[in-house]
Amino acid sequence: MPEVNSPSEISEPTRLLSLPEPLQAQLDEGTNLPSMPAAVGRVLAVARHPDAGLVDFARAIENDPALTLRLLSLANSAFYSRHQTPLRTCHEAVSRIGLDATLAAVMSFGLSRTGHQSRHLMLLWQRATVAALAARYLAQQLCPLHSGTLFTMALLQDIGILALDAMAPKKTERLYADVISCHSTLEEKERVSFGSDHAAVGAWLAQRWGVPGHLVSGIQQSHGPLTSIPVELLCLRLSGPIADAWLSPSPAKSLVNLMHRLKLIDGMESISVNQLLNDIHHQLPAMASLLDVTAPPLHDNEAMLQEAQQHLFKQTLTLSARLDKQQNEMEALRQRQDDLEARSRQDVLTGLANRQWLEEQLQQRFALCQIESRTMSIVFIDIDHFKHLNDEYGHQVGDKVLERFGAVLKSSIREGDLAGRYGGEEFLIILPDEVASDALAMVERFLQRLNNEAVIYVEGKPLYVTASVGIASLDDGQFDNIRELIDAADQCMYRVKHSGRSGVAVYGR
Ligand SMILES: Nc1nc2c(ncn2[C@@H]2O[C@H](COP(=O)(O)OP(=O)(O)OP(=O)(O)O)[C@@H](O)[C@H]2O)c(=O)[nH]1
Repeated sequence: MPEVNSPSEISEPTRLLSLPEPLQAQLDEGTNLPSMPAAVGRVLAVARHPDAGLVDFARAIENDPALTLRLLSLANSAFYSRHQTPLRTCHEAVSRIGLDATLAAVMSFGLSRTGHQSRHLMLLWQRATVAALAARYLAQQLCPLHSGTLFTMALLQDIGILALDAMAPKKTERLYADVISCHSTLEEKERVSFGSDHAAVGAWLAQRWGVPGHLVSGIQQSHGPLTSIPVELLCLRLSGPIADAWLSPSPAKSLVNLMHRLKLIDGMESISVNQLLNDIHHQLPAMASLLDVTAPPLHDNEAMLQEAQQHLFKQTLTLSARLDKQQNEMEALRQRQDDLEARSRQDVLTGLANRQWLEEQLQQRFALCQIESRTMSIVFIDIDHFKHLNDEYGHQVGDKVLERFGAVLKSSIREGDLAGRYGGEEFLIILPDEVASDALAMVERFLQRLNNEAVIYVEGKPLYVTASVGIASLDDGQFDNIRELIDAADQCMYRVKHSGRSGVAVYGR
């Protein structure tokens, strides 16, 4: 015997549902609320009974000949009958359809009699019909035991709109003007307008009608996020957006969005959109006619899917072009950032390290030497008689001399050493892991070059400069910080200045 399958994940509400005041009061007062015909009420009463069986259902339906006829039509429709022989009795019809789907059919017969006066109510019923078929298809693939229940839940998911519409027709006219394309934002608008949304109102209404608890709960949870939820709820929550895509004015485009969404959902990989659409396509006319719903449009699924694939392809192309552009922009930005950083470390005139960077690097090196018991030397260089040079040739020539001096200095050090301009005509070199004698050798080579090479030519005449140099090495003294080390090298440099310039002195010697 078919059973009313209640997915355990969609648990029943344990208490009587209530809505925020004054919405609750308004709905309580409302005489226009959609109601169920007496025969449907009787069927619901049977459904509420835990031991209700096929015979009880059939008996309740048989009391209403119109209901019986429609149920028989449904049971004999292509949707249910396939190749089976035509049925004649209500009992047989209930048996074929299953208790849950019988309940759905009976309720929707009752509800659809409340009329399709407005366009949005007609759209609403079309949405419900497509959604019910979609939920049933998804459930058949993913959780077949619950396909009947999910069909019913999907069919009834928007009944709250009927109640809100009946309660405040003027207010809802604009709100529900396009119930299909704006469905995802509908709840927020409803909460602003009524203090609650149609899922909550629908569950409240269903409970008032005496609809079985698991269906009430399904209506209550029918709208919401699609991730990290049980598969039964996923089938239900996906059914609405699928119906929206089907009924949208540009179904192919909406389908692309849907395909994107499906791809992101765990468990949906096995669902063929093509087969889903075909299933809806085949069942829709009969189901719409049985539920007394204005037939929703049918689509050429193949063409629609092809168009959707083209949209998808175009979107992917645009997306990857946008991504390329973004990557190029990021690269340019990174390059600019690197340039800016490098520039912030550089002396503008010579391109060597500036004083701040020199001191930062010296500090780091000094700390490393302390931790790892390593050594280093620094070299302090001051160009001789630079004021005189400036006075004789002018500042521009002075600048040119500084620039060229820096270039000669840079080409005189090893990789790993760091040369910088410490101030005016003063330069400093950091020589990691080198003792004073290594530094001395380097300085002597450098001073030799200054002796041999003109630093610049002024009006064709070579201009030579000399420099006074001081060297300090960590090995040669007790230095507590870099200041003391620099001062030591500076003092040596001054010793040279005082003893006639153009030469080098080493700290501690
Ligand atoms: N052209 C130019 N001159 C600079 C720059 N920075 C500092 N100076 C000049 O360098 C000169 C340094 O003069 P002093 O400190 O007296 O030293 P000096 O003339 O080299 O004499 P000694 O160091 O004793 O050999 C000053 O005249 C500064 O104006 C610069 O960026 N460009």
